[in-house]
Amino acid sequence: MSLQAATIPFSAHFDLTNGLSRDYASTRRMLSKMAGMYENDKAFANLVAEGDPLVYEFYELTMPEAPNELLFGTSIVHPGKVGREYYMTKGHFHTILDTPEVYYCLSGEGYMLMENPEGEWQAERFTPGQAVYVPPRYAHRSVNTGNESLVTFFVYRADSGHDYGTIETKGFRKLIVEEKGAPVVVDNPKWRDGEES
Ligand SMILES: O=P(O)(O)OC[C@H]1O[C@](O)(CO)[C@@H](O)[C@@H]1O
Ligand SMILES: [Fe+2]
Repeated sequence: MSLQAATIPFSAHFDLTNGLSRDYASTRRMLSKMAGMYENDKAFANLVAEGDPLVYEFYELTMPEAPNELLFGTSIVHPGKVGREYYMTKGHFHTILDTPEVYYCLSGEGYMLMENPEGEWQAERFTPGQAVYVPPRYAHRSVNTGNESLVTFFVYRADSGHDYGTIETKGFRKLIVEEKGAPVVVDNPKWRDGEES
């Protein structure tokens, strides 16, 4: 990709507690946009029928999708569960797989769940003040295990792109669910290797 003309300097506001910006409108993902991603399809269908809750929202700045630019913003995962599984983002690989991302937790608590195509995975804890590095090649999904919104600030190379298809087809290898009042990482019964049709 060729380099594009440089952007001009600018600044943007993001609230330290709720993550919202007075400068931009957020992109909102309702639960119905995550069909098949949660373990419990019945609990999912009931919640969608009862009002289709807002699960998460984030800011997508309009930047040149060029390797010499950075994209940044906040991601806000609201508190809640589908069955025993905590609210989470869809998660994605980057289209340019070899690109990393940094997240910094501003408020709330939860985990960044990560896995690479080789099958290595890791869940890193989010608490306010904690930064998480998502290495190149790792799909990443934010999971809110607390009672307040999980607010993170993220930065990644602007041409990285979002590959949602792989996660929509295969799922993540692991889930984070509540057991005896605490979050635990368990195998995802819906995960499939994707080799078969
Ligand atoms: O892309 P997902 O998995 O729906 O999650 C959205 C979050 O991921 C990002 O794409 C950053 O990786 C943000 O735009 C947003 O916070
Ligand atoms: Fe990303």
